[in-house]
Amino acid sequence: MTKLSVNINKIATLRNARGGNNPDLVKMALDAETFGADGITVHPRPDERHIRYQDVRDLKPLLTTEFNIEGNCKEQKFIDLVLEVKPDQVTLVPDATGQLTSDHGWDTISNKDYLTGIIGTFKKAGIRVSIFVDPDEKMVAGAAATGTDRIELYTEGYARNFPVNKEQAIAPYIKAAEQARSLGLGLNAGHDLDLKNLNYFSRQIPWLNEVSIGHALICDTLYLGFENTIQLYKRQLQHNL
Ligand SMILES: CC(=O)[C@@H](O)[C@H](O)COP(=O)(O)O
Ligand SMILES: NCC(=O)COP(=O)(O)O
Repeated sequence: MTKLSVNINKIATLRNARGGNNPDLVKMALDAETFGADGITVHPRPDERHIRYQDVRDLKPLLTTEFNIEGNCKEQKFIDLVLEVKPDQVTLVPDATGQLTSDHGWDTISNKDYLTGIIGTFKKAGIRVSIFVDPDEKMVAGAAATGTDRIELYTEGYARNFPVNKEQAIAPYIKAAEQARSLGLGLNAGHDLDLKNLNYFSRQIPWLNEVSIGHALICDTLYLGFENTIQLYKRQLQHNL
C-alpha cells in the first residue's frame, strides 16, 4: 500500500510565529507516527522560514518511521546537513531561495552530470535518493539516467485540474508513472494533494510507493484534529474504498 509521509513544515511555520516552542514540532512529529503516519517529511529552506536545520538534527534520533528530507542540493549547507543526519530518503527539489513554495521539477537532462554526481554521494552514504520531477516522460527518462532510486512526481498540476476534469488531470501522471515503472524507478508523489484528490490519484497509480502531504493535511487538522486527519488521509490510500 502507498505510504503516507506527513510533511510537518507548516507546524514549524506556526511555531516560529511566536518565537517559542508551541506547537512542539518534535512532539507533533512523534504523535503523527503514533497516529499512523508511515513517515515524516521536512523541507529545510535556506531562510529557515519554517523547518530549521536544528529541527532536522533533533528529529533524526527520535523518529521510528521513515525520515525524508527535501531540499535544494545546490545548497552546500543542505548537502552537509543530509550527510550529517543520514535520513532514510533525501528528495532533491530545484527550488530557488526566494520561492514561495516548490513549483517545478528538475530539468534532468540539462542537470544530468550534476545530479548524477550528488546522487552518487548520497547513495554512497546509504541514503535513498528521490528527485522531484514534472510529469514529463522526457524528464523521467532523464531522471533514470542520473542513477536516482526514485522520482517524486510534482502533483500541483493534477490538484489544480482535478476539480475541472479528473481524467485529463491524471493522464500525464499515469504516463510518467508507467514510464518510471518500466525504467525500474521507485515512485513518490506530492504537492497540493488533499482529502478530495488523493484517493483518485492513488487508485489510478496503485504502484505508487509514497505520498508526502503537508499543507492541506495541517489545514484539515485545524478543523478535524491531528489523529483523525492522519487516519482520514491513510484511508484515502486504501483502494477498497
Ligand atoms: C517539494 C514539495 O512540493 C513540498 O515539500 C514543498 O516544498 C513544501 O514546501 P513549503 O511547505 O515551504 O510550501
Ligand atoms: N513533497 C510534497 C510535500 O512534502 C508536501 O507538499 P504539500 O502537501 O505541502 O503541498
